[in-house]
Amino acid sequence: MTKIAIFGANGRMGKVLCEACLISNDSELVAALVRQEHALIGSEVTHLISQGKTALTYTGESDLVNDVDVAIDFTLPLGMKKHLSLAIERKLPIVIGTTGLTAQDMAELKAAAKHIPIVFSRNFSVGINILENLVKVAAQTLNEDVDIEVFEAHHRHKVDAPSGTALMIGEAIAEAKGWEHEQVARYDRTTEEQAKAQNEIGYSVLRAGDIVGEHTAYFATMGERLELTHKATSRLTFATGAVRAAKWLRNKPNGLYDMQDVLGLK
Ligand SMILES: NC(=O)C1=CN([C@@H]2O[C@H](COP(=O)(O)OP(=O)(O)OC[C@H]3O[C@@H](n4cnc5c(N)ncnc54)[C@H](OP(=O)(O)O)[C@@H]3O)[C@@H](O)[C@H]2O)C=CC1
Ligand SMILES: O=C(O)C1=N[C@H](C(=O)O)C[C@H](O)C1
Repeated sequence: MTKIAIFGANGRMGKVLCEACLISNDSELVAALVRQEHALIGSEVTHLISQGKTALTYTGESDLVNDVDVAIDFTLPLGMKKHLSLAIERKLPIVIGTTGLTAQDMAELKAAAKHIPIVFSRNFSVGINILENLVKVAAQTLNEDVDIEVFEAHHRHKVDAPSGTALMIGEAIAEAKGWEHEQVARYDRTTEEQAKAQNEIGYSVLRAGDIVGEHTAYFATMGERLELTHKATSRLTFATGAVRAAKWLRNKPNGLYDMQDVLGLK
């Protein structure tokens, strides 16, 4: 039985993560953590989630109980950094799904992994992790003159763009091509009048309604076009993946792992 604490338990993903812990047979939700002084502290977790039975109440994040095996964080970069420090203080393995991290945040994550085991992934669905490998094959196999673009669509509340997953896909393509991602990434076509360059990965973003998460990598050349698409239709897909990662991470040595390690896809 893996005892799990969820940071940001009142968020869109936080609620579904609590649900995923309750549904899973061999995990136990032992702490649903919210910001210190949050109005929800003391109220029952079942107020916010649709499945599972628990007598658990929300607690402040600094009151993290000792009897926890793994923590999970899907919050925002500032919250993630605070939660990472708490995890280091308590020598607690942590699964992180927060996106919108800067290069500096990533460097801090790598440094933290010297002290505790961490799984970080910008997408915990199995499908996207398979797609990450498929785009590498496409990038290596298609003709040199192929045009590459990444499109993503998400719900109206999402704050970071392009999504972490879109960047993960673009970075995988760049790696397969032997390109430096930041030199070939094109985020905005409105500021310069310029045709598409050969060594370029263009990103486009849509924000609308309740779209859970859709990603397409386009590989287009003269006479053919390959489109590799993934559509998530439920947040439970990500949450189930994160709980799977938490169970896998328990008792692992310190280090920075990703969902490809968890799934044995490397
Ligand atoms: N890797 C993956 O597979 C996936 C990653 N994500 C990522 O997860 C993250 C959360 O998404 P979502 O649930 O939709 O977002 P929400 O806005 O619904 O939830 C954010 C949560 O983070 C908490 N939070 C924000 N800032 C802080 C802080 N400084 N200290 C403590 N808590 C904080 C919020 O608490 P409060 O309400 O008090 O502000 C809230 O509980 C995003 O980065 C998203 O991209 C989402 C889906 C899948
Ligand atoms: O914010 C979201 O909702 C999602 N965020 C992740 C991302 O930025 O890629 C993963 C997923 O697509 C949903």
